[in-house]
Order: sequence, then structure tokens, then C-alpha cells
Amino acid sequence: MTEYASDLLRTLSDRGYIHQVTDATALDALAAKQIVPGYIGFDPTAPSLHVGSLVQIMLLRRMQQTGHKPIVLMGGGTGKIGDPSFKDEARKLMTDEVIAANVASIKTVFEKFLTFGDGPTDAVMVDNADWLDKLEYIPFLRDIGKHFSINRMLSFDSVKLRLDREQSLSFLEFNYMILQGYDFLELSRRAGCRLQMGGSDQWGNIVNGIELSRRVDGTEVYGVTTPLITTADGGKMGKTMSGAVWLNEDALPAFDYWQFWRNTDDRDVGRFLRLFTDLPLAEIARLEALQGAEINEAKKILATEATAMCRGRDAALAAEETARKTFEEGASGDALPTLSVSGEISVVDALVGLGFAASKGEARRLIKGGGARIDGEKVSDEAATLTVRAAEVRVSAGKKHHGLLRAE
Ligand SMILES: Nc1ncnc2c1ncn2[C@@H]1O[C@H](COP(=O)(O)OP(=O)(O)OP(=O)(O)O)[C@@H](O)[C@H]1O
Ligand SMILES: N[C@@H](Cc1ccc(O)cc1)C(=O)O
Repeated sequence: MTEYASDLLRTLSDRGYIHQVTDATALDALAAKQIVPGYIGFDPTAPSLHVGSLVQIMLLRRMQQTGHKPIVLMGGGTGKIGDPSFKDEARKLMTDEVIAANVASIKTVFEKFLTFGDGPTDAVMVDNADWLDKLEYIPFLRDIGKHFSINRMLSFDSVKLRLDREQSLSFLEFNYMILQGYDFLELSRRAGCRLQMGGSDQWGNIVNGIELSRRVDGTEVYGVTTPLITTADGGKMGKTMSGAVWLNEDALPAFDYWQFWRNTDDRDVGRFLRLFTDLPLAEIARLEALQGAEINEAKKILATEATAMCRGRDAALAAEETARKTFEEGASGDALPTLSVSGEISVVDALVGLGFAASKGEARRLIKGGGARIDGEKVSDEAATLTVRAAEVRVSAGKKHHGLLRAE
């Protein structure tokens, strides 16, 4: 597909991870020649990362698979500021205790995707609180701050939009870019780090680190960003009507995680198989070409492979079996109640229409009590609506009652 010389860039490009690269030719030559230590930072904004960050975690995995060294950076320091990139308003400040608890909880997921250790391509984990917490204001401004031009900082899209809309951007948040830039410099010094990766929203922060490393140390470092993954219906991946799809087991049961992948839109199956599973590209091309009802087989493979990676194969197979029992054994004999819907319907109306609630009030109570699920995901908003398109939508009331919504 591409003419990259390094396994790293070839793999990233062929599997759909690349949005922008700062100097693809130089990075490709470097990766073809030596082990490249590369990092991605994760701010501890919640006790678990969600599926949106999975693209980034998989990037680190691809680095390791192609013979390079992944560095996972926990944003114990930057989490105290909050990244303003493309955010409409400042994040709520977290206490040190909450940040520490979130870091401890987020950390656990990386062991599922990466091999940690002391070897040359083993993954390592660092926390930027280790150096950011110790910075002294005046020396930092003199040594690092002098290299940043405010004019240039204001030109990055990540903050420009907020300024254009005349929404407030605090001085605290404005410093975020400098601190993330400093992280890259620090990691290039401590760990020989040459590459920073992240979602496309991280471009400004990454470029600042590259320019800083060049100015202060004369080191050439590189950046790669991934596209922001959206689902075929335009939504940002990772968020559903009932909230985020969490990676940690205690935040989302394996069955619901499996079900999230099983509900992938037909148009996303190939792309998601390339990004989120280790299946070979030829096998993915075959699965992607499946049509009609057969595409459901590809979705099950996607669900089981993605779940096996994050939750273990036993949990993935158990989820697959539960889904089969719940939906297929009943559904194939048309034993499940079915409702034909044209376009949008409220969850309340769906529950009543399927006979799971005698009245709208009862349906609302069911939702309030946490008993209503759409495609395996708990609905917490009593006013939630859903759109029924090509794929069937599964509605559940409690553990035992399941029904289907079909497009008219
Ligand atoms: N759909 C996605 N595709 C690719 N990368 C993503 C996606 N969602 C999030 N990310 C990456 O993960 C990082 C954390 O994302 P983000 O800050 O949006 O998550 P969040 O803290 O849950 O915030 P929000 O609730 O506003 O989405 C981002 O820097 C981004 O690069
Ligand atoms: N700013 C990144 C997290 C991050 C933090 C520190 C870094 O050095 C790098 C990245 C985010 O919001 O996702």
C-alpha cells in the first residue's frame, strides 16, 4: 500500500492509525535503523480510560509489535491543570487524592496490551508528576518559558477556537501546552524518547515539544497523530447514549464491552478490525467483504477479539456465549417480541410497545431503577431516544426480558 521502509510506519499506515506525521521520511528512516522509544500521555481524568483512548493504547502495542519501545506516561502532573485542547470550557479541577486514585486505577489496563520489563523493547511507565511537581517557577520561566512565543501558541487550532468564541481560557490552562512540551524534552533526555503520539487534538501540544527539544537540546524528535475515531453515524467513538465505554472491568462488565463491539455499524467493521484487533490484514479483507447477514459473523469476531485483548479470552468467549443464548436461540425462532419502528423512538415508548412496561410511568421507573438496556448498555436517561436504521436494536428489561426493534 505504501512505500515506507520501516515496519512501524508501514503497519501504522496500513492499519489506519495515521492522521499527521511531523517528518515521515526522517521518522521512517530512524525506525528502519534503530529501536525508537515513543510515548503517549494519558491524563487521569476518570478512574478508567474509555474506548476513545484505545486507539492510542493500540498504537503503543503496534510499536512494540514492530520492535520499538513504548513509554506510557501517566499525567499525574498535567492532570492537575487539564488539557484545554479543543475543549469548550475548563475541566473541573481534581484534588490530589482523586488524581492519585485515578492514576492507580488507569494503570492496570496497560498490562493487558503491552509487555512491561527492562528489555530494550519492553514497555515502561512514567508519571510526569515526578518532574512537573518539582519545577521552580522562575527558573522554569527563564529556561523553558523563554522559548515559547505567545504569538505562536495563540495560533494553534486547539486553543484558537476557544479564543475566537471569546470564551475564557485561564492562564492555568494556557500553560498546559508548555508542560506537555516540557514532558517530551524531559523524556528525550531521560529515556532517549524520539516520538510522541496522540489523537489529532494533540497536534499543537506535540509540535510544541518538538520545537522545544530542538531549541534547547538540538535533538530531533517526531510526532504522529491518529484520526479522531468517529463511528459511521458521526458520533465520537467511545461515547454512547448511556455514557462512556470504559476499559476497566469494574467500570463496565465484559458482556457489555463485547456487546458494544458487536453493535458496530456495517460500515465500520473493516476499519475497527484493523485498528482494534491483531488479525492479519488479509483475513480482515475477507471479513470486510462479507455481505448481508454474514457481516454479523465479522462483527462477532471483532467483538470477541477486541474483548479478549482487554478482558481476557475466557471472558470474551463467555460473553459471546451469553449473547448467543440471549439473542440467537430466542431470536431465530422469532420468540422475541419485536416492534417495527420508523426512524426515532423514545426508550419509554419502546419499553411500552414491546410489552415490558404497562405504562410510560412504569417504563420510566424501570429506567430509573437501572433495569433498561439498549444493545446491552444501561440507559440512565428517562428521556433517551434512539434511531432504528438498518441494524436491529435489542431492548432489554431486567435480565430476562429481551425484544427487538426493527426498521419499518
Ligand atoms: N474517538 C477517539 N479517537 C481517537 N482518539 C481519541 C478518541 N477519543 C479520545 N481520544 C484520545 O484520548 C485522549 C483523551 O480524550 P478526551 O480528553 O476527549 O477524553 P475525555 O477525558 O473522556 O473527555 P471527553 O469526555 O470530553 O471526551 C485525547 O487526547 C484523544 O487524543
Ligand atoms: N494532553 C493529553 C495527555 C498528555 C499529558 C502529558 C503528556 O506529556 C502527553 C499527553 C490528553 O489530554 O490526552
